[in-house]
Amino acid sequence: MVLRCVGHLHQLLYRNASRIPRQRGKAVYSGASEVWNEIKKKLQAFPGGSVDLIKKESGIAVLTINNPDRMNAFSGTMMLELQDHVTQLEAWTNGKGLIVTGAAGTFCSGSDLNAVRALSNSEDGIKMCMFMQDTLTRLLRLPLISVALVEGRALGGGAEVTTACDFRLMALASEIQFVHKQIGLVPGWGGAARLVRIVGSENALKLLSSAQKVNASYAEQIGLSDGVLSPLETLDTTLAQAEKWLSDFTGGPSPVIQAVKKVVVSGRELPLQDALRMERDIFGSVWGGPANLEALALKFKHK
Ligand SMILES: CC[C@@H](C(=O)O)C(=O)SCCNC(=O)CCNC(=O)[C@H](O)C(C)(C)COP(=O)(O)OP(=O)(O)OC[C@H]1O[C@@H](n2cnc3c(N)ncnc32)[C@H](O)[C@@H]1OP(=O)(O)O
Repeated sequence: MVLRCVGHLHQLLYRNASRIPRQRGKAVYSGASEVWNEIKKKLQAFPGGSVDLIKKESGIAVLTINNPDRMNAFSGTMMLELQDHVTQLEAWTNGKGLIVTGAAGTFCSGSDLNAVRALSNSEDGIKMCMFMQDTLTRLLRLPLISVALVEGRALGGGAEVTTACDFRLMALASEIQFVHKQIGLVPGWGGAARLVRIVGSENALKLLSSAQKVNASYAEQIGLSDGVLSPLETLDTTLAQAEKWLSDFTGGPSPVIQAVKKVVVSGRELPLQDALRMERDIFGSVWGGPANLEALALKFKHK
């Protein structure tokens, strides 16, 4: 029964789905809008917390998962806010980078368990799962170089959110933990598929089957984390350190940085011929552009 339900719902939601991300990195899931509206109505019934977005002149945005009374667990309305912010960021032409963080010194403890208990029938659970899977897929495909700034704990769906960023930076005492098995679940927000691509299937299997706490040094060892932040070493806050780390990759005009991310997304997600075609199209969007012509005029030397 459940599998038939999943299949039917999946078919409904994605029947015309184009697997090829559009240039703006947005999954094209046409059709089934009435199903999406139904899911949104259900999530609306679970209020609490917020997801806050600040877009800076520098082209760096900061997205904060903000529900500290619940260890930044995602309420239903927070899931809706996350999707709205992702839609906004897909259209941010001046954007270059994104930092995803949690409020009050911790990252996120997954779904709000009060909502989980209320959505415990299979169809509602699948609908919430598909909503977050689609939102996090679009988050990872944003034409922005993204980094999850992990402080405190990132558990369950919170651990899955970290995998929906290009990179992860972890504070010294922070932990990422895929706790799903301990509550009789597996990842449902796309975290397993992305984890395999980040750390390989063997390490992914170990993390999911053991539900072990992954500290900053082990995460760096297996490639889950790209650096450890310690505010003790500098006067900078962890956010300032993350912005400084990200600045190594976001120097230059936003159209060029966005093109860089798009060609990598295509290379990662598309079959070779489609990726080559997409790369050609993206190359064409920057060839002869202001940044290209200016560099040629300056006779730029790569010292
Ligand atoms: C696809 C995955 C997705 C899903 O299936 O929908 C999920 O993510 S399922 C949820 C997975 N997450 C968890 O199971 C985490 C549960 N929480 C904990 O293990 C602990 O709270 C903690 C995160 C390890 C922190 O422990 P501690 O430091 O001891 O603090 P408290 O436990 O007292 O938490 C403070 C406060 O926050 C509430 N809280 C914490 N996590 C959640 C949550 N996920 N949903 C709802 N509420 C949460 C906790 O109940 C406390 O509130 P009060 O009880 O009112 O004091």
